[in-house]
Amino acid sequence: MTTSVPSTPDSAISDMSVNGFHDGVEKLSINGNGHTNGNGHAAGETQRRKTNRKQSNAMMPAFMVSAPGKVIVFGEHAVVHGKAAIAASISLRSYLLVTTLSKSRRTVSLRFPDIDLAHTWNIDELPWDIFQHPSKKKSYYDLVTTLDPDLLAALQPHLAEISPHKSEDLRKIHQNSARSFLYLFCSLGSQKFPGCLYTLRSTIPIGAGLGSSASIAVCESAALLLQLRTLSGPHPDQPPEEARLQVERINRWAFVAEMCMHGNPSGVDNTVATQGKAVVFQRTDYGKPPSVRPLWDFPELPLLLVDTKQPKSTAFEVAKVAKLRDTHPKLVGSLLESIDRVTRSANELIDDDDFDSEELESLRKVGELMSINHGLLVSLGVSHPRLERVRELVDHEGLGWTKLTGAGGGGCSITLMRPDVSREKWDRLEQRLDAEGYSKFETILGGDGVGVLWPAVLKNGMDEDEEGGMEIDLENFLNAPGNDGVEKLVGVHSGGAEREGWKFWRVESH
Ligand SMILES: Nc1ncnc2c1ncn2[C@@H]1O[C@H](COP(=O)(O)OP(=O)(O)OP(=O)(O)O)[C@@H](O)[C@H]1O
Ligand SMILES: C[C@@](O)(CCO)CC(=O)[O-]
Repeated sequence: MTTSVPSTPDSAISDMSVNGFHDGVEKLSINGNGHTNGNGHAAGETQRRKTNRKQSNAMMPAFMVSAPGKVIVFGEHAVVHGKAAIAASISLRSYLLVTTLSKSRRTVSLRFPDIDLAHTWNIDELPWDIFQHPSKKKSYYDLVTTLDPDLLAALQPHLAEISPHKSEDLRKIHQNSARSFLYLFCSLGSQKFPGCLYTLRSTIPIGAGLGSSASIAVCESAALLLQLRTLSGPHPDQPPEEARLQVERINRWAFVAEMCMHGNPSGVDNTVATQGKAVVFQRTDYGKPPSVRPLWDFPELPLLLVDTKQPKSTAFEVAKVAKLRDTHPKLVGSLLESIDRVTRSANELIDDDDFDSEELESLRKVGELMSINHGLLVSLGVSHPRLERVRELVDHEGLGWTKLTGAGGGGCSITLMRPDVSREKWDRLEQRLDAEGYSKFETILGGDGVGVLWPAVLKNGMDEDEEGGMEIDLENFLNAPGNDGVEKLVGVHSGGAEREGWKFWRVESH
């Protein structure tokens, strides 16, 4: 099964309206080699008869999108205030299964079991009149850099009805997730949108500083733009320029979802989750797109990622730094300036031809910059005793260099590991961390960004049909046991290699 996402040449969709399915575009369908066929329909039908798969909708098979989490290696918080940050994607990911319902079912549902959220809205009751008003209407290619208070207010009654019997804290989390989704759904969709079910599972710990919310924002944005047929690709022979444009659109709308979640995000998290790999990111003017410089040759740094299991809120930590800056503008301004210098020094160091990620002296220099960055974040008030404890344990044994990553206030730390430390010492650290309720992750930095599995069919080496593929069944997806179960069932990687079926926009030109 080699089917992939239908491609619509960019020129053909550039004047398409997002609000409502475009007649011509709705006829697109999929043929065997992943390309849209001119008359669309006939080849799609033939393909379906041949594979004899059950289709949830004549035009739209169930499909899946996935996006990674991230670590910020340098520059968190300062990046909110216009400074540079270096961030890299990690191998933990979110997976969103999109199932189109039969024509008679006019509902849109979220099933987010990781946070125990299940909610259904009637599509016809959503506030289309406000979202579709000419003064509010947005196109899929627009750059939206602020949220519209009228649109947020129009969503409020549809959020108020969510999870009435859950605790107040959990309801807030549910409402936050639902607000992000509905804002995108109502901005990009229309009353004509087909009934759909969005089922999400993520292997990224929530609220741990690893960009869980951004990865979901990217999945939602990509899913909706794909449903609108406004994305061409991903397909293997797509020119990098075209792929870049698609990725940019996904990222723009993911940023809108992040704004719903956080209030004042810099956009670094959603950018890495969309693009993958590693980037130097800077947003000096919030009215314009950020500057994003990919670091294609980002070194494989030996990092230990530790989760304090201390919940935190990014919105809260970001607001705390803003308040400190208002109170002490000069002092905090110079701390942010210093973080910027640390980030730029790290960038120069890593870019240098002499940098060797297997050599102690190179690692020491990066490590020292990480320690300085952490110290500055402590001064900004965003560390936490549980984070300081990790640093203390690592420093005491001389194991490496530690900093918090992401928003802080809990969440995760990263330690650049010295290569000359004995196994016994690492074992001792692991036992200590274990005993004190920390968990550690092993992750590879710099993997793929947003990916698509279209249709949701995979070769898993189990339960395969005569075509050698298996449709991802909703119940199997929901019931896959833990992170390992999700990875085994749908993961973009199987045994380290990229899994056949998943496709990624390739933006590199070299
Ligand atoms: N698996 C998930 N299912 C549903 N919603 C989720 C999931 N993961 C994250 N979220 C949403 O994202 C919110 C967490 O966002 P938050 O920014 O506080 O943490 P983070 O993105 O993990 O960390 P950081 O922004 O510091 O990298 C949750 O409260 C929830 O609304
Ligand atoms: C704390 C912060 O800099 C990183 C969160 O991962 C916030 C942001 O950039 O939006």
